[in-house]
Amino acid sequence: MDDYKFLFKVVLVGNAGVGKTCLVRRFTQGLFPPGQGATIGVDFMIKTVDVDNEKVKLQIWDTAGQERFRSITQSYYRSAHALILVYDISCQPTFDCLPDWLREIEEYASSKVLRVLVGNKIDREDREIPTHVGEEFAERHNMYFLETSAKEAENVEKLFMQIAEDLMKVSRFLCDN
Ligand SMILES: Nc1nc2c(ncn2[C@@H]2O[C@H](COP(=O)(O)OP(=O)(O)OP(=O)(O)O)[C@@H](O)[C@H]2O)c(=O)[nH]1
Repeated sequence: MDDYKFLFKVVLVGNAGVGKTCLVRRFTQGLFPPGQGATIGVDFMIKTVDVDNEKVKLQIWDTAGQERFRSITQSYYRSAHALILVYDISCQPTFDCLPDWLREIEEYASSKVLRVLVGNKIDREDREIPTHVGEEFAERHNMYFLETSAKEAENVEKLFMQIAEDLMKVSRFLCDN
């Protein structure tokens, strides 16, 4: 029997190559896959975590960043409880596309969705987007912000656990009111 108290759907979006699949695999399998290929359409993984002694099941949907899959990936936004919008801190174009991603989110996702901005690949030395620039963008758009490295496992656990905790708080609030 599936033993969990809460089930939340978390969807990752963002340009191709920013590290969405690597973030998911780091969190769900504890590894950094060598030679990770591009995602085709949508992939999904599950991990159950403990928050305040309750089991929270996270259904994590990893979408393809490539433009040609956009119509498939959009259909996954609607049921998301949380959306993680990822860019690569060493690749300016992935940051410049964020407004386009936000427009998609506004069009296809629920207005209540928890939105998180993630700057990935902080292990790289060729950073192009300073932390404060990411932070300011997130603040302006009412999003949580975190910088991560899927490669070095930095802030990856924290990212998903924070989401699980926040979604649980919101559901408890809705149940109690
Ligand atoms: N240095 C570094 N490289 C990373 C990190 N995360 C991912 N990569 C590399 O970035 C490339 C793309 O990673 P993916 O996880 O496939 O990216 P994606 O966003 O899922 O790409 P699509 O599936 O095409 O949308 C791979 O070569 C990874 O090894 C990281 O934290 N640090």
